[in-house]
Amino acid sequence: MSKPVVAIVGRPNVGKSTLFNALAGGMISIVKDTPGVTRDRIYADVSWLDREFTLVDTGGIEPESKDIILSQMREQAQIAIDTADVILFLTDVRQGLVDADSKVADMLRRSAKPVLLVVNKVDSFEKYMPDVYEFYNLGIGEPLPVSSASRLGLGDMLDEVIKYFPKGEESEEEDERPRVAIIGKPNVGKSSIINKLLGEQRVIVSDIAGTTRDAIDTDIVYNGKEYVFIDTAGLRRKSKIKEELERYSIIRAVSAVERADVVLMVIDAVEGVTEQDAKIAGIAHERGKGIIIVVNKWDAIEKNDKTMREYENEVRRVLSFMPYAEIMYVSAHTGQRLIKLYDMIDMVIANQTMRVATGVLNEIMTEAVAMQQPPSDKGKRLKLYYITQVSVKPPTFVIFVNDKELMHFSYTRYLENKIREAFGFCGTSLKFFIRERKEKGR
Ligand SMILES: Nc1nc2c(ncn2[C@@H]2O[C@H](COP(=O)(O)OP(=O)(O)OP(=O)(O)O)[C@@H](O)[C@H]2O)c(=O)[nH]1
Ligand SMILES: Nc1nc2c(ncn2[C@@H]2O[C@H](COP(=O)(O)OP(=O)(O)OP(=O)(O)O)[C@@H](O)[C@H]2O)c(=O)[nH]1
Repeated sequence: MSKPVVAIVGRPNVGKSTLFNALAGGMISIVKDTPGVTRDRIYADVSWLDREFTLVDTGGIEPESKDIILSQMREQAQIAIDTADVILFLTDVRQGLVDADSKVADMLRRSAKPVLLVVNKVDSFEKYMPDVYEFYNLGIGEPLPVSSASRLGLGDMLDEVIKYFPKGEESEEEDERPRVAIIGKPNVGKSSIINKLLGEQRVIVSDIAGTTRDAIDTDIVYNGKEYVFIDTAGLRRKSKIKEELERYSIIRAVSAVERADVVLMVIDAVEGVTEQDAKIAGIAHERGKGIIIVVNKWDAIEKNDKTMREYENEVRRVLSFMPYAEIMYVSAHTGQRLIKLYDMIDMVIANQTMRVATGVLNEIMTEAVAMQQPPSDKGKRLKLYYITQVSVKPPTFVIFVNDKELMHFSYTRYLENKIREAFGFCGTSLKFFIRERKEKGR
């Protein structure tokens, strides 16, 4: 099920990072083999009561002048409007209301998105509440007082946030159409791919990075089957600041990935694969989505008989955390191999939702254990009792063992490889949970 996205918008220094950290706290998922993704804290998984959501911080750059602050806030707000399900508009009771707050509030009010007005740095309700009432003037509803630094009022705020989430049953679950997100750095050809698939120029394409407009979903029928493409190309802004553009492209990707079943991770063949590609791909990997690596602009590079192999090696090296993903070499310009994407998408979705019978899994495990002895420590050897698949999207397995501590990452990886040898599961990550059980499992 897709997770709602909650975005924090606010002027510099109102406490966005502090709020972000307070909410994300220990919940930030740390996936050690995914580079960069969790380091720069642009987004994090948060859960409150029984609801989970993805929190994004749209801000981060220190602007020099007032004009820049306002224009930058507008950009942030626009990003939030485009990508988030709920927007937290953060203000600062110590600084009080400023002009930029009102302008941004107007903009948020005109959007159809739910906005919560959060007033930060209310470290003492008694002392600051009178000042909080001033924020009613923004005309975007009741101000919610919080202190991010001392974690006051956050629970009440979160209660309000989750009220706006779709109820479990109302979500997109019933929509059977495959949802495909096209993600990647600016200018790699995301819109061009959609356009070519669509067979007509409906999205504006340009040579300048970040020129396509809002994210739009495009329905495409192929072979009598309907696919929904989630286009993340649209950075409205033409930012000159590289870091900012990268931040926004990551926020875009997060929001698109949440809504997708399968992700096309587009890489520019001319530029080659970079660390920024790894960061973006990591988002899809972390979230357990189906993934296809699409090397685009294949028409534009000079090739000999070794080129594809060299590319493959380089992609595998930089994206080493997702060896399960297939690589496709395409051209949005000539249309080369684009049609094959559909079969690949179908296959990846099938793999994401594949269930393996418990009996078969246990046969594989027994055989694997016989071939390679499980690790031991201080005279105690790991025993594996039982394995079963508990869910799909991504396929998730639980392994019951005598002692969790003995289950090395490398042994789990070994079992994963055995399962993949038997069933492929191409295009999807697999998740494993290790549980302890007292002797005599089966
Ligand atoms: N008293 C008080 N100070 C706070 C609170 N939350 C944040 N601050 C302080 O406000 C300052 C700015 O906090 P940040 O979280 O860096 O603000 P930001 O909005 O992320 O700032 P930018 O990165 O510039 O956009 C820091 O000195 C924080 O310690 C709070 O609840 N109470
Ligand atoms: N040679 C070649 N150029 C391509 C191909 N696909 C896209 N381009 C060019 O690459 C540039 C960027 O293409 P877009 O489709 O706008 O890229 P995007 O990823 O949507 O870009 P943003 O909107 O900035 O995120 C344009 O100049 C395209 O003409 C391709 O297959 N081959």
